[in-house]
Amino acid sequence: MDKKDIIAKIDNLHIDIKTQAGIIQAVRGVSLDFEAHKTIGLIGESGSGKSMMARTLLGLLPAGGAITSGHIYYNNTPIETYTQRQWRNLRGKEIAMIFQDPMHALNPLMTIGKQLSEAIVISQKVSWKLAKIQALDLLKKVGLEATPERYHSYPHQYSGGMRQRIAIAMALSCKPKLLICDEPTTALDVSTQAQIIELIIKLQKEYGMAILFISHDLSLVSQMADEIAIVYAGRIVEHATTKEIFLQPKHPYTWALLSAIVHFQPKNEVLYTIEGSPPLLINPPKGDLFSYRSEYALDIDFQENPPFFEVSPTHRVASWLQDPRAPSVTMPKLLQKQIQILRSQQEGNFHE
Ligand SMILES: Nc1ncnc2c1ncn2[C@@H]1O[C@H](COP(=O)(O)OP(=O)(O)OP(=O)(O)O)[C@@H](O)[C@H]1O
Repeated sequence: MDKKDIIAKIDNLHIDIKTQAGIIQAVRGVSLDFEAHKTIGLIGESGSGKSMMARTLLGLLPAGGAITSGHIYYNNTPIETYTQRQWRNLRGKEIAMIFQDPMHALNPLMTIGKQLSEAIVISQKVSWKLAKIQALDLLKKVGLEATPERYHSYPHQYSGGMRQRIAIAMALSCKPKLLICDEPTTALDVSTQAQIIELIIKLQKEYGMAILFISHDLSLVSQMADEIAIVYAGRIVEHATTKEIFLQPKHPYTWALLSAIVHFQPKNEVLYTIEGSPPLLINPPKGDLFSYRSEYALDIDFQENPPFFEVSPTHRVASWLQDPRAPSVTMPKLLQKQIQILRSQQEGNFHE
């Protein structure tokens, strides 16, 4: 892919978590580049390792969790070469995260103005007076009134959507180069969800940060991601532009995820759901782990990990179906039909 301003990079990252039940191989060889002004949507079922990938970018692995191989780079420098102080500085100034629950980032006992100003004083080393002006400006930027009442109110005085706006303002207070969004709209109703997505798109235009947007909702992510990485059992199985994922999906797991999108399904039919559940990642077997749930599995899928096949310069897929020796297999008929419709309606309309 033709990348320009790379803010951060994950290279062949493996994360293990030691638990009483055994070692969970939560992330198993993931590589991603985060570029200024670009959004990567990270999609996968619960337990697929999305949060671990996000948290490790901030050095927030849970107890027992560790990077066992691979690297994370910021500004072309691997994090293991940063001193404690440099790493702290980087985390405080260049990377920010918003969570599903905005209270994660907010102090319930402090007024929102004070906590915003405090975050600005700490990250930018400016006076309180200047920080207050910037805090009011940030409130305006996230769509809240910049009034003394707002400034002096507490988080509990706001609705969930408003609190998420405040959490976004907190995240932006350090002017991050990389913003990690871990399902920030999952707890919100559909129209508030749409407003928050619009806000994030607007702020990215202004601030130019790279965004990693985690979700299990492919449809939602397509509204704002330039690229989508589909994760299954700790691995990326397909990674492409949003348009390629929707119009030329190649991995059977991507087919299943697309088939499960509600508005892709014909009316009056039983909604498609993916049968079975993801595997336990303690001593996982070799191969393409989605094969155990896939009607498209080949024998080799149970024996060997598929390598990445390059479908286009911006599209890679880890599936033996792409091997020249593989039998010709096509996606489900219903999905083909849906994609045809999408093509006629949407061609050129994807966020790119
Ligand atoms: N604190 C923890 N201790 C032990 N294992 C954990 C911990 N957090 C997550 N795991 C395990 O790590 C693996 C990856 O979990 P992770 O939370 O990254 O998945 P996820 O894709 O973000 O799921 P979700 O969508 O539910 O947030 C799972 O097998 C999970 O059980």
